[in-house]
Amino acid sequence: MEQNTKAYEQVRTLTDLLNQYRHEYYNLSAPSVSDQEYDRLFDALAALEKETGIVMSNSPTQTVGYPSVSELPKTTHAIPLLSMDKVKSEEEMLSFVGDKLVLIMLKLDGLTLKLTYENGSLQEAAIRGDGYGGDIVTHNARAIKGIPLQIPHKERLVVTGEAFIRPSDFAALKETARDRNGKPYKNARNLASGSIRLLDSAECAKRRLEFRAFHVLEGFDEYPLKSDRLTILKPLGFLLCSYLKTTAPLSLKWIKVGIEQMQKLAEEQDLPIDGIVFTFNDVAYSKSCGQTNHHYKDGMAFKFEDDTYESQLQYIEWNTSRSGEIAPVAIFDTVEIDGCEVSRASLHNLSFIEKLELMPGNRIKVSKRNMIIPHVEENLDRGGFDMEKLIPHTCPCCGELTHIHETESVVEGQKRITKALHCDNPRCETRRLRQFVHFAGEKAMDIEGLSESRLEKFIGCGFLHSYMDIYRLDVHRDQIVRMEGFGEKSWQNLWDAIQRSRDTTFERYLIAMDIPMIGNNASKTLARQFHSSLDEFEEAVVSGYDFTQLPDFGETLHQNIRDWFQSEDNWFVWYELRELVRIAPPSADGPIPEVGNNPFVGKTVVVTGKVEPYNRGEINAKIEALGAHAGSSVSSKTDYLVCGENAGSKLDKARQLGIPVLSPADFFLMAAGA
Ligand SMILES: NC(=O)c1ccc[n+]([C@@H]2O[C@H](COP(=O)([O-])OP(=O)(O)OC[C@H]3O[C@@H](n4cnc5c(N)ncnc54)[C@H](O)[C@@H]3O)[C@@H](O)[C@H]2O)c1
Ligand SMILES: [Zn+2]
Repeated sequence: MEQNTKAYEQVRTLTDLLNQYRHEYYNLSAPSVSDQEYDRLFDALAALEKETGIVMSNSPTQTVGYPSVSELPKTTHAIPLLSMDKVKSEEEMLSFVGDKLVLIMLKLDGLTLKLTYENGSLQEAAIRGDGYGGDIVTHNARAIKGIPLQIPHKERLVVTGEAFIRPSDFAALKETARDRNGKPYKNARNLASGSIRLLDSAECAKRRLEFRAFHVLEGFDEYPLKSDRLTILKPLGFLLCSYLKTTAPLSLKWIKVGIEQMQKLAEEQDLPIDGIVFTFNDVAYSKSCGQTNHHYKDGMAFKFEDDTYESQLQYIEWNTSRSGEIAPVAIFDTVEIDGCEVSRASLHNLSFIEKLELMPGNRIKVSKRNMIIPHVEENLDRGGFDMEKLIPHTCPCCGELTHIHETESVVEGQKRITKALHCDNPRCETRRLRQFVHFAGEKAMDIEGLSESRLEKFIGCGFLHSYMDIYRLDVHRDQIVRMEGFGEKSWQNLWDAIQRSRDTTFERYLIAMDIPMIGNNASKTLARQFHSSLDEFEEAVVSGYDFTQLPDFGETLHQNIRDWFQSEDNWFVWYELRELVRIAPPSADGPIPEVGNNPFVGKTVVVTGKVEPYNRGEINAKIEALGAHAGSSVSSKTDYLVCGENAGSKLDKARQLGIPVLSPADFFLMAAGA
């Protein structure tokens, strides 16, 4: 009995929650959770209903959409407009399709509209609503592209299709359009659904809605195939939802190909989709399939696999970096993603954590972005966030008080403040150790054998206070030789390596100075501009040179250089160290641009991921050899992104900015002038 009450409670709670989400989604066009999260809860409820046998009458598994609460007049749907069942794998789709002939259609991500024509003119445009009735929006029909008001066909005709907003239009509209809570719309579907209900059709026209027909609900009974009924709509003035028509039974391979092709088409044609629909082409057979309260059984939606995994946040690890920023890392229950065990993910900064309202114990959704970097996508237990309780108030390393730093940046024309936790103590041991590790590292002074553990020991013994002390380590020779793990020979090797590092390059010297964001590429650009001369570079800094004129240098990089040289300590190191090193003259035999017939001349090309068989340095050298500039980060100045295996966040950025993305194969073909 008690068991039953509990099950009943569970079913009811989940039903109520999903109904609240449906109201937000269908009526307010302002959902508070993602579609994936909604689908996950929906599946959980369906499973629970099956297991317990308890189904509420208002369950989302039994009803469609949500009853409308708008002021618009309502209509009823004589033939119910139901939802669609969904699968997430091609195998499941194959078992649904069997040996039947189907239409493979875009699943446009907008909302269903039903258009009724009598005597050749549009009588009514209505929204699906709860499947049995919905809002009448005929007043907005002329504001929607693709809806003919008059058609050369006198008999009654009822057409269903999707009203939607294109991704590119959404990108432009989201800047100004606001939902009823005054917030920007989260996606194109919500904007479409909010816009179509507007009372003022002039306002609606500004929202660039478009209609594409996917089904003839009444009329053209003489045609036995859905595809024929659709084709006949074209000369009547309708735009059609794109589809492929199969002529033979599908194999698993062709199901995959079909899905891929349709996905590609949607991308190329700038159409918003949230899946691909497979529907039996034969109308009589479709009717014989029957229906549930929720969907007709003649069609099935393939929804793109949601590759996030649920886990639970155990705690946040805080790591002091050499810049003093204390970087948060999520430690969560291990999940297996693509055969790898994952239990930690960077949380980037305090703003990221704040946005997710993350607290230890919360259930979270984790993904591997671009298949490689673990990422916390979603917090399933929001509501208990408390920044004060969450962050360490003292540096985990030196114990000094921590501070929250706020930096301002401009993203897509909007000011954004990012909060990060910092240890401001310049003597913080971890910060110092990380700085020394960077200084001795391969890309900087490249001192072989000066490992992190050795540096830790030397700092601990008080041998190293500044970088210059490395070049005076022989003062402590006797002590070092007697240290555990050392001897005459290993000391000598280390000392030789230290001496060798004094012959260095402009680029290495600059990287060693650790000016934020000055790495391989930026230092190369500076070397080229200032002829590998520290004097020339220094002169530029002093005389207020504008670094943003250099390729791939933005305002931040410019400011970083300026800020770095503001510090007296930094100037001191800059001068002192110069006395100890010899900078190689600029190499005259740099790569000779194979300029000629390739489209990259004078362009900025950025690489992300691995481009076999080259490492990053080699592929950048290739780019430079083409007469192009090898950029390190994607910005509006980037002309191409070459995307190798295991691409990183640069790919997202490039897509956001609409920068052409090339596969390594494309890149080499174009470079060859093909
Ligand atoms: N985030 C939230 O809070 C929230 C709440 C409710 C629903 N949702 C989302 O909405 C989904 C349920 O919505 P639904 O019931 O409208 O189902 P659906 O969107 O999953 O599928 C049915 C709809 O697909 C559309 N469609 C597009 N192209 C089509 C084509 N070629 N043929 C047939 N239909 C086509 C039609 O409008 C049809 O009504 C959920 O799975 C979830 O993703 C989200
Ligand atoms: Zn510290």
